[in-house]
Amino acid sequence: MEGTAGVRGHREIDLALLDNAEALERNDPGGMLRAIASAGAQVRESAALAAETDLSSLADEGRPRAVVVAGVGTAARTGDILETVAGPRCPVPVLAHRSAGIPGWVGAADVVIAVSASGRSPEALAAAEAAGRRGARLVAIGAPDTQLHALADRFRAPFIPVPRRAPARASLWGLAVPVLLAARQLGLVKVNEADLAETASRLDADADRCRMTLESFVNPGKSLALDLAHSVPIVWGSSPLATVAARRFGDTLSANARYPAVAGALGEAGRGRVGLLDGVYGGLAEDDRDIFADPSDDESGGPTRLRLVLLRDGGLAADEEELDGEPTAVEERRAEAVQELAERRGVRVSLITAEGGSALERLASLVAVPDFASIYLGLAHGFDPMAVPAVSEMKELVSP
Ligand SMILES: O=P(O)(O)OC[C@H]1O[C@](O)(CO)[C@@H](O)[C@@H]1O
Repeated sequence: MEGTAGVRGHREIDLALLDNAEALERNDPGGMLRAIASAGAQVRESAALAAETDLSSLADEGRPRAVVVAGVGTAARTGDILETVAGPRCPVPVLAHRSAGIPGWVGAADVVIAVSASGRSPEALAAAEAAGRRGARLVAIGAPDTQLHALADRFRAPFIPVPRRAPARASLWGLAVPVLLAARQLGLVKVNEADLAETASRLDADADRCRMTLESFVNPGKSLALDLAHSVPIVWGSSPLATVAARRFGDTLSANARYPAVAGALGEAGRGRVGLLDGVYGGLAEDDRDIFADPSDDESGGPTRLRLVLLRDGGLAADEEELDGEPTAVEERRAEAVQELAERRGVRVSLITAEGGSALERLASLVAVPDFASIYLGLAHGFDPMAVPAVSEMKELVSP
């Protein structure tokens, strides 16, 4: 289809395309696959750039009353990452603020981290401006030599540069690491150099497993894309950390693959949204499924069905000592229960289990493969994963 609005793509997925590296490359002129494969390098580069930035002023006045991470889209996701990596023992509230400016209660006792990959989102700029005016401690993170950079300079606030080589959603790690390191300076997170190095290595290893030259049956990114073809994905995370990864997958499924997705916390879903499994796209759609049919037949037809993507995070032994959060055993029981419910109704499940020795590495292990899957799914439908016409049109329509 080529619509009047410049929308290109096809409803049926092109299975052959996924195993044709040249065609993949041709269909990805902006290099989204390469950009997402740089996640490990982003961690290393941003850690180095943050280390070169003088953040001492942040800690000068001691522990803040609250930390607000201000931005929109991927930039705001970094606030969710900070909140979950800081964990339930974090001594101060961490808030991801997704609209222009900052909440009315923010003042001199607080820290504002303004994040924008482009360095020019009105949301982050308004937040930096308001933080500076109200005397809050400010740190800004984003592309150098931009309006955000200038605002940080104006308020004599530290600015951590993140070179802009790709759209924000392909720069998650480059943006998240400086946020975490700013919070470390405030004594709010324990991320150390080994955690960063191991996270970067895991992202590299996952990028290698998902590389475009590797065929679908041995490529977890491509196989997850195939699992999701023509489905309505339901992405639930078993723990707070896995929920951040689930929401991130919701973001990339929308932007890269243009698939609608329901994404969130399994704990909350279990009290409401889990009812979707009984509905027209859930159990009812599966009633007439021939279990002996070739699964590849599904890729071109049949009713639209749910696909449950369950992100499971068994937690670390150290987390068990934390009495404040929900015990991992409860989260795990819930994850097993939802798999059982799906199985009883014939709803298919894709499972990803967190690995790694730190919260950050575990998060990376839940984000990397879904990131690739969202791009492969978009490519298989003939979309350029980099260019999202609706987002550009929206910007044009709202600009004064
Ligand atoms: O990080 P930035 O450049 O402020 O952009 C914020 C958001 O706006 C978008 O660019 C869409 O306009 C998203 O892709 C992005 O997450």
